Amino acid sequence: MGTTVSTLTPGTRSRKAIYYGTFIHSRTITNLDIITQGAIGVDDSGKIAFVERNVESPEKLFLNFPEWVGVRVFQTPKDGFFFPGLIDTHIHASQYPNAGLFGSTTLLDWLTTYTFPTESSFSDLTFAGTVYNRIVNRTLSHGTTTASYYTTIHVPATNLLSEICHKKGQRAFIGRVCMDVNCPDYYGDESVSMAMANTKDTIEYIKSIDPDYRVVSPIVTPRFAVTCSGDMMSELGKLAKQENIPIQTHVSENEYEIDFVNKSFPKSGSYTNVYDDHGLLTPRTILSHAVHLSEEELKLIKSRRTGLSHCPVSNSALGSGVARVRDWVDEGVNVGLGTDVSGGYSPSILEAARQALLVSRILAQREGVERYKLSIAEVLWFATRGGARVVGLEGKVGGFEVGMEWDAVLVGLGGVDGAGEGVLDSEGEEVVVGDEQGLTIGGVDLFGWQGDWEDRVAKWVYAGDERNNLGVWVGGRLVYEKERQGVERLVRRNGLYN
Ligand SMILES: Nc1nc2[nH]cnc2c(=O)[nH]1
Ligand SMILES: [Zn+2]
Repeated sequence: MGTTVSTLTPGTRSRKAIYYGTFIHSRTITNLDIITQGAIGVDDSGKIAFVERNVESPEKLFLNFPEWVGVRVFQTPKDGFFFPGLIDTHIHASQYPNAGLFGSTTLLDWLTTYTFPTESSFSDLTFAGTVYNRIVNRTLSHGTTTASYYTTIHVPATNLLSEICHKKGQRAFIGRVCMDVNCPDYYGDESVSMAMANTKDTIEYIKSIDPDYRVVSPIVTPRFAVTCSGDMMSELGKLAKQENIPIQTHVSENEYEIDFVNKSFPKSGSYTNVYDDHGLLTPRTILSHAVHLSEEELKLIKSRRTGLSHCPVSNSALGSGVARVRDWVDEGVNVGLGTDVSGGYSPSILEAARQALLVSRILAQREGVERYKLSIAEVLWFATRGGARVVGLEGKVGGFEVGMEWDAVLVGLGGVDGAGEGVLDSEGEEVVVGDEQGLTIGGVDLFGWQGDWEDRVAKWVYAGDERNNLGVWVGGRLVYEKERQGVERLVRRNGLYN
């Protein structure tokens, strides 16, 4: 194993660096903190050592931090900003080949038509290596610095994804999917004991490559109550407790699914109670979708301090419905965003944030309830700090504070491709429009027409994509660059401090 892992250019350099310029992150769920002329020092271990405001220039900073003289300085382009790395609280790495394929199906026939056949092909390790390398590269390019992945039932392929995330430096929770009843004959766990043994193998493998779970961690993954026996769910709950590791599963996504679960577990009384009855509803559990929760279920989730993963792209694509996220927030439940590839067609958390806004507006209109509308600040909170809470990394990632890891995206809001270029002057002659930073050639294009940062952030959320991402860091390690050496060029052009 290991031959299929391609390494990125960066990675081995010291993580110690100074980041200078504009920083935007969530201060509270309704408030973005916009720091212009900021400076953040990151130490050798990749953690934030200081956050300074109103720093006129890196030279001025060095007056107060003389021991940092000589450290590399990454400076934002004039229309760029650093944003905390995005957190995908729910994604099926194994479903990447199916992104965009759902036809007119809904959840249950989508699973049997598209999903189970694709997942079953991960018995082929070469195929698994190709898909898993691509999904990790792709999500990194979209700025996903932490992902909670579902794989398949296969141990070697699951271990390979762990290895790929570890080598490429993406923070990841890796869950071997457990499913032992109501499965197709060609794909599923043969017995509870096999499911447990195989799951334990993947946990041991992750321990062998990352004993402290610094980058990759196992996550116990009963697929959903439709394909899990009560015995298996109970055993998995015990295992999560014993190993002190998190749990992820799906809940209340689709009305037929809910009906099936209620008939299979009549004594539990609700879908959420099924998980509670089997020891799976914990503060370290991520429940995805939750589109049709009752008030009682929401209260139970709150009382167990379980997190919810909102997957609006998937919920629209599979026709599952519109989740009542405002009610979750008002109840005080932690909320993150999930792409749910390939129920969701896009591997981008920015797209999930955008669709969270849009479906909330549809819900508000449909129900005549203004407060259902989410704000840009709220969805960006879900994508960062909220997601961090849901995956159990609160205080470690999701914002820019001393002691937190430098997980960040450098977003550029210049022209992102050739489409904004080819500017003609009044005589019809082509003129060159570039900016002095060299990285965001093309001038204002979509993004620059309004002046303040609030407007620019709005434009980024509604019209941005991975082409805006110039560089991505995890724990101070550069894990993605838009152009090879592009970010290094940014250092040389601006920092005379190497
Ligand atoms: N969206 C989604 N829901 C599920 N419920 C059970 N399995 C799945 C899955 O793979 N995707
Ligand atoms: Zn899912």
